[in-house]
Amino acid sequence: MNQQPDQTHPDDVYSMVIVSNRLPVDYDEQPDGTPGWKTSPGGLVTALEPIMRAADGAWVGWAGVADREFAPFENDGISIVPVPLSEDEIQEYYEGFSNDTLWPLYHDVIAPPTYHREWWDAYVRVNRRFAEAAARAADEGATVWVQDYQLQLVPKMLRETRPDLVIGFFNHIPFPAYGIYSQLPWRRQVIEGLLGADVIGFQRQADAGNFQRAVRRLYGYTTRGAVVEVPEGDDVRRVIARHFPISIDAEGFEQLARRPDVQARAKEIREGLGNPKTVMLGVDRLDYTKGIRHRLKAFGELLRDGRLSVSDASLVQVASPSRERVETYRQLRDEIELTVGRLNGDYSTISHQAIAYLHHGYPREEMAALYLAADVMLVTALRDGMNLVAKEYVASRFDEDGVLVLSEFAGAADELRQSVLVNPHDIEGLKDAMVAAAEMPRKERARRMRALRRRVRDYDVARWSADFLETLTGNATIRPGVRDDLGRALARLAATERLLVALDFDGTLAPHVDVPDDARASDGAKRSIERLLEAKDTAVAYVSGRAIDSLRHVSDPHDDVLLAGSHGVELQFAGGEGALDLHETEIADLHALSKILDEVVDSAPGAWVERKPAGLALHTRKLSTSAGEKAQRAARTKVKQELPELTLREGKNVLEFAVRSSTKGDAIARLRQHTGATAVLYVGDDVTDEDGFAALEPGDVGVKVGQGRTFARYRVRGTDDVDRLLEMLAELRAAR
Ligand SMILES: O=P(O)(O)OC[C@H]1O[C@H](O[C@H]2O[C@H](CO)[C@@H](O)[C@H](O)[C@H]2O)[C@H](O)[C@@H](O)[C@@H]1O
Ligand SMILES: O=c1ccn([C@@H]2O[C@H](COP(=O)(O)OP(=O)(O)O)[C@@H](O)[C@H]2O)c(=O)[nH]1
Repeated sequence: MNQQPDQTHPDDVYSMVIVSNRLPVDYDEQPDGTPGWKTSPGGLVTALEPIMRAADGAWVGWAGVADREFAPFENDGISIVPVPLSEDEIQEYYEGFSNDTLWPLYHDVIAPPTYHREWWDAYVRVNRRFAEAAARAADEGATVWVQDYQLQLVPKMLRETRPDLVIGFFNHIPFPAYGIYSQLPWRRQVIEGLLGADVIGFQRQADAGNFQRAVRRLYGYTTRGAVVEVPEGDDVRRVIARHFPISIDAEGFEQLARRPDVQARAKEIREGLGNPKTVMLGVDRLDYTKGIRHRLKAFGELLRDGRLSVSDASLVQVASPSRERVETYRQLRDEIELTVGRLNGDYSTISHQAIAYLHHGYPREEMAALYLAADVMLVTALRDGMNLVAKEYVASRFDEDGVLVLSEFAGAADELRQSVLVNPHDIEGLKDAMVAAAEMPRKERARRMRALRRRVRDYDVARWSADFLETLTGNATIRPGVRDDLGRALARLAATERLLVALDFDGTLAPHVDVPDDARASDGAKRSIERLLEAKDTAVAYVSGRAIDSLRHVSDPHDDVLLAGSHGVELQFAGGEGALDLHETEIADLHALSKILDEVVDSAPGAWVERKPAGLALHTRKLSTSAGEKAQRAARTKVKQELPELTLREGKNVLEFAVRSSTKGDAIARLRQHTGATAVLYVGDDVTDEDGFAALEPGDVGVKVGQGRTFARYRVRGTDDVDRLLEMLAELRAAR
């Protein structure tokens, strides 16, 4: 406990601000009135703490007590900016709307949500206070990362007052299917609040899908892959909504578990339990989403049926106190404590207790010791955003022992596939899984644990935040070369049955040049592409915004390369010319468009028009920023007035109007279908390549070349690195 926090200046501003309902520390006054701070409960704080300690940012949040104002201060290397809440606000915004309306609703109505208009009013009011506090703490152009369901309105509020900010949002709990979400009387306002962010992160792919469906149903906005197109005046703002599964400081947990004192404590715990053959463990906040009742029921029946006996098996259940003034939580506590009392009364002996029930919150050291002491970890949540306990158990087991029984309804189940997966509603299935886990042979335990540990180590919390923030800001420094994680992704791709390698041309295979006709791919890249084409079941495609003739001219493609020009309007699959028959109305529109753009170019020296089979592109690369913007504005307005049906696409210093529309995403879909690819690599550098990344599916790999916002999973710095990447893939594919 930190007793005397160092004060910081209230006017300090930061380039990175985290906003969450809870601060990493709660105010904790001693009975004698001594002020102090203690670690806050829950996985959100566990995950964000190591990131904030490494970053020079501020953490804006509530200090966990009513009616107290605290000046900003420094705690354990983190700048803390407390936001006050009154007693009424805690009841209406936190216990009410957050934890008695949104929490049950978003967890698939396991408990009935309560809807009160006064709670909603308090939610709006408190969200505004958080938004104001974040705006005060944020420097010009800063990144503000808003956390969780308690603060869904903050992104929009921030965008309205501080359009200079880059705004991210991460939802730590599930996002429900529309049939459930639509119950919420304020369903439109919440979606609108979230869409104020640039990137909205979810735990699971299914959560992001549910959110996108809600956006389409309630607002009718277009979504392409991970991108939601939000209309703003004449423009469209692209919001990325995608999954970023949260994780833990895996290395830190392993180090903790390796400490001799922690191992000694683990031994002591087992001894204290009478050294049973099998120690089973559950660690949860006392919450109805965690499936504690189902776990106790299964354990009790196993004892009743004699499939387990108290001398052989003990269950340790940590149920840390949570939201104790909310009625559903009070009832749950009563029920659980009644059940534990009954089971212990029925089955415990003088020397062996059936269930060791602990209604406390423990520090990390004790958690690690408990994990080491447990042969079987029981995570039986009925719904859970992620469940970090499951990942912590795996990270602690450096001895490659222990079995994780994991509910398929916890977010962690998407990643931890080698656990024993269970449906906790199926009590018979759960009982069988618990017995199988207790009896699993050592070899099988080690095999599963090794695979689980690889996943948790590879995708730790640093990687989670880096992925999110790189997507959000695109500012992360990109190291030259091909990073290890991308190397591993290429190895996975190379092992697929039918591979499609789809590549953008300008800025990806060929460096950008002033004269478009001069763009050329390097000899190295061409050699790798030839090697790829020689490999069995491997197709290569160039996917470009250029007209297909121009693409053919600059890329001088091998006969077997598939071509997609004009963003996929023109396709050439089997050698020869790509043909495109325009309808009469399309030809007429093209003439009218040509007239408008020629006029714009006449009054903007340095601009030029590129002619494409189904459209025209206005290039302004050689103009100053303001002259370029002016020319683009003029073109946009005139075309909108006279040819409102045309599609518009924006690239770097280029505005492209088309009479027939296609995106690089459509091109990828056609190419995938044509080649029957079982996995796709797509590499691109421009904003139009985002449509290509959006069309990727699980198992595919997207690589963004250079800086800029993206929802490609990987990045490389420039075309040299693309050459290296292709060389590696060609080698791997040939060796297959
Ligand atoms: O702040 P409380 O009301 O005391 O609740 C504690 C936290 O519980 C929730 O945690 C979630 O975040 C975890 C990390 O992403 C995730 O693993 C878990 O599945 C979620 O339930 C809640 O979302 C947080 O806001 C709370 O602080
Ligand atoms: O006595 C306890 C119980 C839990 N935890 C921590 O609380 C977090 C729980 O996160 P999880 O994602 O599993 O669930 P949440 O409580 O956030 O819903 C984990 O980091 C646990 O190690 C803890 O430190 N002490």
